[in-house]
Amino acid sequence: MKDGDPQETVSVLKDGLFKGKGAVVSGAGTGIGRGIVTRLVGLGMDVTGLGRREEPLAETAEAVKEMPGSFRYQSCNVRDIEALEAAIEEAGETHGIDLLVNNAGGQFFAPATEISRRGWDAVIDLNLSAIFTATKAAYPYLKSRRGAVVNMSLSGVERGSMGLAHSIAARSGVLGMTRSLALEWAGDGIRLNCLGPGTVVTSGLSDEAARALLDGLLAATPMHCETSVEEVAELTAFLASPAGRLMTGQLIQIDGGAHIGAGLHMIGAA
Ligand SMILES: CCC/C=C/C(=O)SCCNC(=O)CCNC(=O)[C@H](O)C(C)(C)COP(=O)([O-])OP(=O)([O-])OC[C@H]1O[C@@H](n2cnc3c(N)ncnc32)[C@H](O)[C@@H]1OP(=O)([O-])[O-]
Ligand SMILES: NC(=O)C1=CN([C@@H]2O[C@H](COP(=O)(O)OP(=O)(O)OC[C@H]3O[C@@H](n4cnc5c(N)ncnc54)[C@H](OP(=O)(O)O)[C@@H]3O)[C@@H](O)[C@H]2O)C=CC1
Repeated sequence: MKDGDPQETVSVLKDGLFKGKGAVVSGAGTGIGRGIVTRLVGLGMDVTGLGRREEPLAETAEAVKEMPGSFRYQSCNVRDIEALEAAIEEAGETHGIDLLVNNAGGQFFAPATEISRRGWDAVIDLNLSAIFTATKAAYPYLKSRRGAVVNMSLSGVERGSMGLAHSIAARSGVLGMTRSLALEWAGDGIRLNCLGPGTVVTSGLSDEAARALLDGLLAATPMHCETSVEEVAELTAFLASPAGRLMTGQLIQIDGGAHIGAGLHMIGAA
């Protein structure tokens, strides 16, 4: 997004859409998570943000304080099962859960031969098991509101990506879980989808060392463009809106065609 207010440029949803609705967003202090919170609160939602560090969460709170909805936050390591369950329950009791966005995640880039079992377990825990815990804990609240779940995945998750064996395995697991729960909970009116952003230049991918990597990712993207935080946020909000009523069990890739291109790889072939 180069011109004007980036959110303004991609905003298609109507003001006040989520008045009286509630959401939980993990990884809410930075990058994509902060962008999602900003859009949801802008549309009138009451949102609880989770993340380990309080400072970025407080910055998100500052950024949205004049907006129509509300934002509260809680420091929570999503890999701590009891803390995560308690945080979801507190949010559910405070404002209800019409939308759960499992966005917290991350990994390191390494060839499989350099991933130790502990490294593998850490990435699976953060990017798969924590999502199961959050989603299961949110179930009663989602059920009472006929709510939606959006799980942040990666572009190309179905084709594989060199340097990301652990993360792709976790996110493929999330896709399988998403489709299974979409079946199990369809009768409750709960919808679950995965979003696969392409390259989003957030703090995780913005330093000098990441520049060469970024150039390679953009070259491998048929539309040769980054995905903006605002585009991911608008699509997330759409999936929670009445217009997304029949959308469930899907992986929606918002990536300038990256998933049909040469592949987004974080290391070269051996
Ligand atoms: C297309 C776009 C792609 C996506 C972009 C983004 O996601 S942007 C967002 C990007 N931002 C982020 O992703 C940031 C968030 N990422 C993280 O916090 C970590 O990567 C984490 C998920 C592993 C955290 O787990 P934790 O706190 O439990 O970590 P820990 O320190 O305790 O280590 C556990 C094990 O992992 C091992 N290990 C670690 N690094 C490497 C390495 N480079 N190489 C090999 N191994 C590595 C470490 O050695 C240890 O194993 P050991 O030696 O005991 O056998
Ligand atoms: N940027 C990109 O190009 C792409 C990103 N994604 C995915 O989108 C999601 C957001 O990424 P992005 O905004 O770019 O990256 P960031 O690194 O900015 O965001 C990750 C967020 O997750 C939080 N987080 C990480 N670990 C934990 C934990 N154990 N408990 C609670 N919160 C945690 C972090 O907060 P804190 O450290 O304070 O806990 C941070 O706010 C991730 O799942 C990422 O893999 C997908 C495709 C492309």
